Amino acid sequence: FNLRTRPTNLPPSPPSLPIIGHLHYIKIPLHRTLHKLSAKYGPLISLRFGSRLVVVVSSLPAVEECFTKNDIVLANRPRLLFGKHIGYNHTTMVGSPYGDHWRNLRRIGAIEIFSASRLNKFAGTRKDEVERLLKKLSRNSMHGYSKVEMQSSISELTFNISMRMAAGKRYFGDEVRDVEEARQSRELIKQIVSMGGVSNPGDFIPMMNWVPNGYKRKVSRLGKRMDRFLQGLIDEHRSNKEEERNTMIDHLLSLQETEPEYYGDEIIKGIVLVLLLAGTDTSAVTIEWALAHLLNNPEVLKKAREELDNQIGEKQLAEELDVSKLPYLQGIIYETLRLNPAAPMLVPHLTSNNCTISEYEIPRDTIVLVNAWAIHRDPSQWEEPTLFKPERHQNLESSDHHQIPKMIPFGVGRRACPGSSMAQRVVGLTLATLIQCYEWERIGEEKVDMTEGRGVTMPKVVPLEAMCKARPIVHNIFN
Ligand code: HEM
Repeated sequence: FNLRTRPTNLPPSPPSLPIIGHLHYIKIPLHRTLHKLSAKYGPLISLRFGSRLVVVVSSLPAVEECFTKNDIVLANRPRLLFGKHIGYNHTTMVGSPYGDHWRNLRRIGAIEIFSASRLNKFAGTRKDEVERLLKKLSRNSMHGYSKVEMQSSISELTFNISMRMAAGKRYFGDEVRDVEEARQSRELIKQIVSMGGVSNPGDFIPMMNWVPNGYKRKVSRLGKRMDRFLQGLIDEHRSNKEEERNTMIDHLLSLQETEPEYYGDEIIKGIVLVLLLAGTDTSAVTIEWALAHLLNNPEVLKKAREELDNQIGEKQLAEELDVSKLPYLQGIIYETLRLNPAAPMLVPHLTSNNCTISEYEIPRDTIVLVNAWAIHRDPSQWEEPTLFKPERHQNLESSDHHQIPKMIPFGVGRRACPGSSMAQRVVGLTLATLIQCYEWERIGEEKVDMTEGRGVTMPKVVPLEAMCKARPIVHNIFN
């Protein structure tokens, strides 16, 4: 970090140590640690993670400046070792630098993956997976309350949905075609997810990458294994054309035949990778947190159930598109994303040029972290910010910051999440049917523990357990 080129007007900064800079402040969960620092030093702070300059943004007006006038400058991503080894040398949609390649991926994504018509093609798959979960819950709860562990059931649901959309395979539950393949792939992806985030000191202190270290070896080995797994899926589909299948891999392979320059194997592998890594845990933790809030707020659960009974009735299951008729349920989802955003610090951005934010000078190549978690709990924006109140989204007044919404769980600007509508379909359908089909209660008198654990998607530290009892609709539909 060259002091001579350091701008004089950087955002305020806490005292730092030689070489490591502010890395010693970094404790898990990161969003809470950085929130504490921002409370002391201001809504824009500058830190040094080893040799890297990092700016943390923790107020809505500053976020507005970032993603309106500075949106292009901030549309880059830092090159972390994870993206090199797992993310095909920074060429996937999440990790790619801003430029033609990224624009091309977003274009492909908007048309071929995330458009309403492509998502509709898989509505049956998502419905089938949700119904399997509902049936599984009914095993012991048809005639009385039984205890269920929801964390693993929900993450299996979202993983099966992504795998079936991508490759037509289930890796959890019944009808797993190759049990050993499923076991190995689940284990591989679990290990990869645990390596994400800003957990590698070598990303910030380059000399740590010069010596052999555990992270580098592990991430490189996992990257190779993941590539073999993804290539295996593609080859299987390529050699099995006659089998009638409607999966993303088949669709992308058919586009490869007509436009091979855009749809190389590596692009297809990158798309499947992103679907599995960015699209499963995020939705799963959102559903789990939402259910936890409902258990702690039975009056909210009651209102949601009344809304479902009035709008959908007790004879048919809610469908994905019904969620638009359920404003209170939508309020529950927004409120969960406000208090427990699955990407609490968004995804790190990188400045590709010098810029100014709140009159501070931000040099080129600065990593910018946005603390969405802190912004969603800012008392100047939200009344009683820590309370779970879905009503607040019913007549949400427009914020003073007209160019961006008051809540940013999916980010804003060019790099905002392209999978938000898929996420909203999965989360909406799952929650609607869980509420429609079951009575839910806490295991005991004590409130559900809402502490956050380790991991980039802000999981619950204690896996959610609950008591559930089938409502009459379950007898009508599944008997
Ligand atoms: C509740 C669920 C989800 C949440 C809260 C969420 C949140 C986010 C956030 C905050 C970002 C970064 C925005 C930024 O850089 O400022 C992001 C990026 C991204 N998300 Fe999501 N996401 C969710 C679900 C999904 C799903 C289901 C998919 C795909 C199937 C997906 C795919 C992506 C991709 C590809 C990017 C990178 C975009 C880019 O860099 O251009 N996400 N998401």
